[in-house]
Amino acid sequence: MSAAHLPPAPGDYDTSHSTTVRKYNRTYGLVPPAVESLDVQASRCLKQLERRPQSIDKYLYLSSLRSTNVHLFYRLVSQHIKDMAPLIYTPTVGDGCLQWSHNYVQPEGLYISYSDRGHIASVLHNWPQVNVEITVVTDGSRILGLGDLGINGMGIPVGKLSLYVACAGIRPEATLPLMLDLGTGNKSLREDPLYMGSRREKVSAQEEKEFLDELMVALTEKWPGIVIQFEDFKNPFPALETYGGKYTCFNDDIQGTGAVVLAGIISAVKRTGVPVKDQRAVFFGAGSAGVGVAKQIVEYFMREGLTEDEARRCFWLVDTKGLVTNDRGDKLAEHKIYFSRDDNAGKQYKTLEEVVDHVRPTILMGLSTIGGAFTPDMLTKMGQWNEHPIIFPLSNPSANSECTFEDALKHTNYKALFASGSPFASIEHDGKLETPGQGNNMYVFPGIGLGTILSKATTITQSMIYASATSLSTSLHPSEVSQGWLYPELARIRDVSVIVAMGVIKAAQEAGVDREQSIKSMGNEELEKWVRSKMYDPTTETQRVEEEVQGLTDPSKWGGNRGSHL
Ligand SMILES: NC(=O)C1=CN([C@@H]2O[C@H](COP(=O)(O)OP(=O)(O)OC[C@H]3O[C@@H](n4cnc5c(N)ncnc54)[C@H](OP(=O)(O)O)[C@@H]3O)[C@@H](O)[C@H]2O)C=CC1
Ligand SMILES: CC(=O)C(=O)O
Ligand SMILES: [Mg+2]
Repeated sequence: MSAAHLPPAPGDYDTSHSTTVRKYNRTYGLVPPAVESLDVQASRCLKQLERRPQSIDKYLYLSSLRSTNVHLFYRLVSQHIKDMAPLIYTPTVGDGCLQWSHNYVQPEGLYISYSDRGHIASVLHNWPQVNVEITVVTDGSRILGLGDLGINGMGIPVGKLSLYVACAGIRPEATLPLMLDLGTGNKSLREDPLYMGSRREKVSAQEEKEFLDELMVALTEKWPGIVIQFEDFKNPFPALETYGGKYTCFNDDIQGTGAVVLAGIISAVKRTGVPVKDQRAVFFGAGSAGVGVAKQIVEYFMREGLTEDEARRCFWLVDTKGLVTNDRGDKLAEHKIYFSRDDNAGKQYKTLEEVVDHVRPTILMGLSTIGGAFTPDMLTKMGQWNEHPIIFPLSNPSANSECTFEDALKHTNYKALFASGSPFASIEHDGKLETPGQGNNMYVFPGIGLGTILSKATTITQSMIYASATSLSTSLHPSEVSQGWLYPELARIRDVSVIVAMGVIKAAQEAGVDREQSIKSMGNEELEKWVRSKMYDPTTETQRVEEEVQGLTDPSKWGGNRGSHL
């Protein structure tokens, strides 16, 4: 709701507002006269979506709705999250990014270019919102499994923050989608006349580091306590190392993905009945997500009784050169060294197929960006070797998934415990509906952000990330567990985010990084009520604004008729 002296804000054009509110907001006459129920508004939006057969057109319609009628957008998304998430997030956001500069209509976030260095603070001052609590920042250099998309990657911060609002009740105006325009290694983009970023080669790692140093200071000076989520950087390890213990920040691809996959693995490992010491995990992909996930699972295996060395040795990581080994002959990137094998007796395994045959894994994890990499032959063997093979093709968007749900089931005789990064449809088999899990960090990052904001944590500790995973793994209803699900029903995501946020808050308190004194002594029930009371709820927003305006326009409360403009 805008103050009386300000021009109307996007939320003010909501047709659910009463005449009184419209007059107060000065939108009276600017929107059609009918005062509409939330259901009528939603049914119009659903009809508009139905009329658009292509997902990308639905994505564009929803983007424009978010810009012009923000609360209606979030009502629609929250109430239909299962249908809307694939449109505003993966897989459709992948096309949204690929076509970003071609489809551009309206500003949806903040762009800061390399040429702005030295003046980053003044660019931040142009952001129209005063109280920003969270930002998702990317340089666009590894967008999903689609490679370097430069500033076209803006769809990712926009999409992730939309999920923060819809799934965890962060207020829309407290979110900042942030794109760092640091050049792109993508030549075809640089040559595209419609590309809207700087047409320069990507800056060097050192130049990017200096830029990020300035950005981190500027962000926290302008919005003290802001939560900073790093997303889809090609090599995000140095930034996490540098800023992790110093700022309230985390890396979603390393830590958020690690947590969400750990939650699924905890449930899956229990289902297999195979003790953790006998688990053998082949990871296709040894990048930020691969290594991040493997490290989280190492911590779980250690909590289950293995030594660190025993836990580490349960993992075989595969990259473009094959199995990561000490004697492969290339200089290993720093982040791969921890998992590098020394038990290969001088033999190098060049392909995933060779590694799978060599290891005979219980777990096959895909974080490689390579669609279809889990071949029918590999899946068949996984089914032969294991009573319940764990198969997680996690690369996004859908076309980059290492296998489909149908293939994983079909080739393992319907025994696979499955989760993918992007959604797949359920499949009917033998009169039973088989439902795939979605191992996507969207199940944890909203709760990590909410818990961090509410506890006013100064940093995001490893224990907070781990707590997000264990909280998620305990959030399944008994009916979901009995159906063999690894993740809870997406429609319950707001409740799940509350559970995750509470776990994060308690871990922050245990680590002593929290600053919110008023909740320190709260028990579970009281804390849950408090967390819920802090969440933005688009379905009660109309009523909240109504009451606020009533309060402002009621002369007995205010002492004047300031709200009436007619
Ligand atoms: N489900 C989820 O929630 C998430 C999914 N992801 C997905 O995971 C994927 C990877 O992300 P991320 O780890 O950040 O990306 P990175 O670029 O950091 O890592 C990709 C890894 O895959 C390897 N790789 C790429 N191509 C091949 C190939 N042809 N053969 C063998 N290995 C290959 C790379 O090898 P090399 O090191 O030699 O270059 C690298 O180790 C993306 O598709 C992303 O969408 C990411 C985060 C969350
Ligand atoms: C989901 C996500 O963060 C990714 O694919 O990069
Ligand atoms: Mg990501």
